[in-house]
Amino acid sequence: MSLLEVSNLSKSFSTRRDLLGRRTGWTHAVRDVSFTLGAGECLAVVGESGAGKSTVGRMVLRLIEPDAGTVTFAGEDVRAAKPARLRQMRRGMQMIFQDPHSSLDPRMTVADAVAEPLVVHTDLDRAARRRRAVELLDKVGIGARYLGRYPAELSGGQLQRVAIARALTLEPKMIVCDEPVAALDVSVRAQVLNLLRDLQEELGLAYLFVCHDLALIEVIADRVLVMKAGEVVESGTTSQIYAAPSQDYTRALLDAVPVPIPRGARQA
Ligand SMILES: Nc1ncnc2c1ncn2[C@@H]1O[C@H](COP(=O)(O)OP(=O)(O)OP(=O)(O)O)[C@@H](O)[C@H]1O
Repeated sequence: MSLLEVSNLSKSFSTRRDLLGRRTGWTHAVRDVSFTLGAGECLAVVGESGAGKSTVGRMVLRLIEPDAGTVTFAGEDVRAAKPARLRQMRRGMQMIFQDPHSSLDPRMTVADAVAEPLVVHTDLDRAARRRRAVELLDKVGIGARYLGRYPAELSGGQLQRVAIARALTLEPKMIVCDEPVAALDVSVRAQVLNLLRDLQEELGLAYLFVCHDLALIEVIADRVLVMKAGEVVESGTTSQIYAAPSQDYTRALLDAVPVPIPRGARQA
């Protein structure tokens, strides 16, 4: 049994309403998507903008309610879970969003943001919560001098590290990473990606890694799911997909990966 099993997941959004407010237009954002994710594994979900990648990631955690399909996490039916049980299950499955500026509360210090999940989910006292926050911030490379700072005082890369520390607070088995480096300066993307990879190895985390940039996938993903217009059009190991993509669509995505220009070479 895999850690995460997703079967025939579908979701439509209403896009238009008539003058009486009745829904008249629909987007099939996700159609019949199935996959598995093993413990400690990284599965990348790739595809062009609007392919349905983020909707899949959010449905796995039930941040968006699916219209149809099943999601099983650690053997338990996520869609059937009542609110209290779902909150408990979310200890094991966390999410990192694209923009850390909007995922962290601007009024909360870095230390409090990381410790907050412990307030909700454990009976640790304030001192123990603080110790855990310090330990986690150290793990993601944020030094003690940032503990009392507010999000507005940190760079995008530092903030994403804080968001990662917060996601780790409750010792999850899986993290849905939704374009975790896309909003960051190019110069810090590799550092944050390396951090995610190191944490994965050290903690045995599974990642569902939503990403539009195939250049990033090669360094972190074990397997790849290629989505187009809400459907899975191809899947395989990362090396298979890179070496011999079976779909023109995947080939086009790969062809769009920028090839680094060697230092000193002149651009045409
Ligand atoms: N809340 C919503 N209401 C209406 N339509 C939505 C909503 N969320 C997503 N969609 C639509 O569903 C489709 C899939 O969106 P989704 O964000 O999952 O794609 P994506 O592959 O993650 O793309 P991107 O990388 O641009 O975020 C798109 O057509 C999008 O416009």
